[in-house]
Amino acid sequence: MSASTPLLQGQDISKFFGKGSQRQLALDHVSVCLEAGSCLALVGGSGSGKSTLARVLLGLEPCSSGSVTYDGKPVSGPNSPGYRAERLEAGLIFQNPFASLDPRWPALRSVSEPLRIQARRLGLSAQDIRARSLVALEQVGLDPERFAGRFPADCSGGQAQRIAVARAIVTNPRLLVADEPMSSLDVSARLNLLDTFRSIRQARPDMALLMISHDLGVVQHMADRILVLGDGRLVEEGPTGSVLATPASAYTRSLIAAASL
Ligand SMILES: Nc1ncnc2c1ncn2[C@@H]1O[C@H](COP(=O)(O)OP(=O)(O)OP(=O)(O)O)[C@@H](O)[C@H]1O
Repeated sequence: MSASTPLLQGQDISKFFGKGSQRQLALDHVSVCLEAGSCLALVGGSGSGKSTLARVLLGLEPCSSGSVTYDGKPVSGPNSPGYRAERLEAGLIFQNPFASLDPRWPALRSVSEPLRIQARRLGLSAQDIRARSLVALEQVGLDPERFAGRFPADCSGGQAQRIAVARAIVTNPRLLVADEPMSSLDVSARLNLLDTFRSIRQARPDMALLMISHDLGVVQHMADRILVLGDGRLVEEGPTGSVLATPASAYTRSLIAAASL
């Protein structure tokens, strides 16, 4: 990848769901660009197309028209041979850690699973996997001695989400995608997780972060740029500070007013 090539780029993406009279436009000619080392937040009201855009960018969902490139190469659909390799490069974090973590597995097993899947390809021994997983737990602020053997049911929401973050970063991905990572947490757990994300970004300055969030307070503290979606259309896009301080559209102003920043 040359210095000027974005890590992830979507150009002129449209996406329809359904057929005939049920056909619905979920994304309408949206373009998006994510540079290595940067954090882009996708914001917008419910049903505005945030998750659909993220799924299309990850190659989890085909677009109806437009193109997506990762590292300058086309992102292919679920049936193509390149799909698996591309997905394995991204760490994914979801809204509810109790739904995304296997309740039967202690933290160390959950965190190590992505490495286990790739152990042969990466030439990792069981010892390597354990060591890297313990480091990932430490990086999210969980003492491995206390948490390695802990099951999700014995964790708070914030601790469980940090286990999910450790699992997402354990492969040292170039892209981290977080879909409403804080929305199931209370205020103090949110602040802790914000700190965790900050220290991960400092430790891994080349990693790009794509975040979907309703929460403009979180976005304000994490994102370098904001892309605002409304009804499947790109409403505005720009540096976080300027979009929040001087929003160009009434739609963005209403999102900010609702968030009472
Ligand atoms: N698999 C699907 N089949 C049909 N319609 C869908 C599908 N997925 C999403 N949609 C529709 O596409 C539009 C965008 O949905 P999407 O989930 O991307 O919005 P969102 O901004 O992520 O919403 P939320 O914040 O509520 O999660 C919505 O009208 C939704 O109903």
